[in-house]
Amino acid sequence: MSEKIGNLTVEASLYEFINQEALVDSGLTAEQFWADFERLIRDFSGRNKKLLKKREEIQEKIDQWNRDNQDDYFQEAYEAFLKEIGYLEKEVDDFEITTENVDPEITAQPGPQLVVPVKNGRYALNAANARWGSLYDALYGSDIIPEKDGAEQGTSYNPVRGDKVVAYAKRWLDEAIPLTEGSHKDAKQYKVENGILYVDIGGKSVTLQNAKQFLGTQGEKGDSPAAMLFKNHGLYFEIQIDANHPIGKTDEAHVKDVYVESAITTIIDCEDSVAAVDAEDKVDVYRNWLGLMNGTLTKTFTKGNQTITRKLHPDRTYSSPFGESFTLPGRSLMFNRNVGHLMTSDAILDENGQPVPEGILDAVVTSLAAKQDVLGNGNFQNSAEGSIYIVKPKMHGSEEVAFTNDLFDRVEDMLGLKRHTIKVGVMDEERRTSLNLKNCIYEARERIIFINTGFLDRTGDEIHTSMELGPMIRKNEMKASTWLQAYEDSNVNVGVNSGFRGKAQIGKGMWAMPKLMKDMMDKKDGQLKAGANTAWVPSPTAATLHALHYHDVDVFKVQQAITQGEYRDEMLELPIDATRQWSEKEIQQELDNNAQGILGYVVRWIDQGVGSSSVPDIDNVDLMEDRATLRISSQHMTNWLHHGICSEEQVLETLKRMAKVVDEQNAGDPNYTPMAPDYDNSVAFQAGCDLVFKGKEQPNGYTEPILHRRRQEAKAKMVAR
Ligand SMILES: CC(=O)SCCNC(=O)CCNC(=O)[C@H](O)C(C)(C)COP(=O)(O)OP(=O)(O)OC[C@H]1O[C@@H](n2cnc3c(N)ncnc32)[C@H](O)[C@@H]1OP(=O)(O)O
Ligand SMILES: O=CC(=O)O
Ligand SMILES: [Mg+2]
Repeated sequence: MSEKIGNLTVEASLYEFINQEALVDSGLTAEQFWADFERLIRDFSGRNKKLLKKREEIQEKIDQWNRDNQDDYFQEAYEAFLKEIGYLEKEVDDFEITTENVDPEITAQPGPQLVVPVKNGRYALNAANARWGSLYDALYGSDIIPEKDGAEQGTSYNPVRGDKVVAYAKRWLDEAIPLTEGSHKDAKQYKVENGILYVDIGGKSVTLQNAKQFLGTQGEKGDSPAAMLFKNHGLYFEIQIDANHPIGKTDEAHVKDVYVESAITTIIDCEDSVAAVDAEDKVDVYRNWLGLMNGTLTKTFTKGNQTITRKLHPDRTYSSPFGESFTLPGRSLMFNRNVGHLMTSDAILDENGQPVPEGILDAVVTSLAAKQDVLGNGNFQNSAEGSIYIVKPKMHGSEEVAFTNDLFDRVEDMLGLKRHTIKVGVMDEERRTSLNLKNCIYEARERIIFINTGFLDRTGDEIHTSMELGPMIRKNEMKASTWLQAYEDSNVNVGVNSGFRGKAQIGKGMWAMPKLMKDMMDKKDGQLKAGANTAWVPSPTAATLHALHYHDVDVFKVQQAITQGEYRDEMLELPIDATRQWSEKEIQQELDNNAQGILGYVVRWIDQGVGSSSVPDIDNVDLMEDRATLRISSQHMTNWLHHGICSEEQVLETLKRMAKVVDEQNAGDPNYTPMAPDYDNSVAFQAGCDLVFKGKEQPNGYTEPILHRRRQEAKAKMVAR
């Protein structure tokens, strides 16, 4: 059902949502809103289309040049060609960003950035509340404490494991808030006298080496505060005391937990972790986002034998050492990741009956919802600075960033928002953006609040861009390749030299192995040592653990030491190995791994509308899969097929065999429909095949067009049944 509004045709569900929910108390009338929206669509759709056409033309030229130069490739000639076709832009003069009204979570608090699919309201609420997390729980429930020697997790509380958790946390306290003498592990009592924190370590009363790190308490003062608040490297944490708590009871100082600021910012994702293919889905997405912005979102669910109603946490209240009351945010600062410029949505048809660019729809509706926060209409405040944070993914080059900037200007005018209320986070995840990053930042210099190396999409684009030139190295070798390291370094370098330090985030990519937390603790601090002041994590537990890295590394100091660098030549080194002879076994392993990842992800996307999944790889390691990882796996298979490393029959046989493996992995899911043996009738299996066999034709190797088409087909089939 749709409504004719002016010259637009709007799906009724979206029309009703906007009029009856999003516009309420927004200061805008429905009449004006729809009339302005129609004009905006008219003014911006054509430019959006032209930018997509330019992507296509550029890729065609690169494909042709690569075919012509396959046997005689020289980087100098390649670079000259890229300049000639405008792929490499003429660099702008030095400048610094001037973004204003940015919250301290971005400017002053280096810390983890959590990402969550907006369509999953239960997870989204959890993410917003993941500003604070229990260190004891995160350690107990992860693989950081090895499950051996009696320290297994088991089904009920294991005190052997518990002791190891407590020991770990207290070692950490010794690093973050060292005592003048002794260790937190020897603490018998924490007490506050005359505004000073004293720790009794067994007959001796000691204090903090840096007394200023102690900021206040919760509960009663004196000998029995319920919590003590500390700060290190801009991040807060509490030592919580409770003599009646099962853990506190067993601790000499009655410490029940160490509660740490964790997900400082969170990306509420409308893009790659979400399956939203029609008006119904888009309304689900927008309704959850509105509920986060006005504070009304709640979700009730059963977990174990408990019924839980989840809602947003309030702020946290403390008394300073001198008795003044103050609060700290209880929720993560939320950004919204809109979709990119590629797709269209038939939730609205324009005056010519054409679906409108989905990125334009997202920009308008997510900003309208966030205006509730700007107006202070909600139960809580997201941005204390009155800003709206939108992350824009998958832009190619500075012209596309300029388009986003102009679009946001126009959305501000339409919604009655002050200029540059809408901030932008630019995903540096397409090759044309990485290579022209300085120009991209320049185009958004008055509203930019982050650049982030989305290395997963970036890897997919690397493969697709050079598809014609030769066979790519194996997927797992990509991370060590020259281009990738240069891209990561260049991103930090350009960010620092454009004045990001203390003003905006230089972010790094996702830890995509949600169960391997020990490994994350060993490695993910590398992103901070390389100059990032935030980096992505897939879950609240990962946020709490990764937060410890920021206590360890003084990121602003690292950024201060960064000078000018030149990375273009290395970034242009291609991950192709035309001379490499992979063994039959290696080839099959690579295909198996990619096919398993593709089908394991796609089957839930197509059949159940789940946009982000944990899927085991062939070594049985759970991997976070989303559309970006799908882009890599499918483009890699396409590339090897295209260069004859494997045959079509081998790929099909692999996909069929892996479909059975994925079916078995999902055997416990009552909502699951197996792909085997009726492969022809499985829309999900056909989608997997399309992604590989039609991978060369997909715009920039994106998976969205096939996923959307096939999901719509699967939905129609379900309705027909
Ligand atoms: C390339 C890119 O664009 S990366 C960015 C896009 N990717 C993402 O956003 C991935 C985000 N992460 C996720 O979606 C999930 O963590 C997955 C799919 C990887 C794993 O999900 P699951 O298998 O359901 O996780 P698991 O069973 O271990 O844990 C579920 C619990 O953790 C919570 N959880 C897991 N991930 C998140 C998250 N990102 N945010 C908030 N809570 C989360 C759930 O709320 C749930 O707790 P609850 O029962 O109290 O509600
Ligand atoms: O969006 C993130 C990525 O890695 O791609
Ligand atoms: Mg991405």
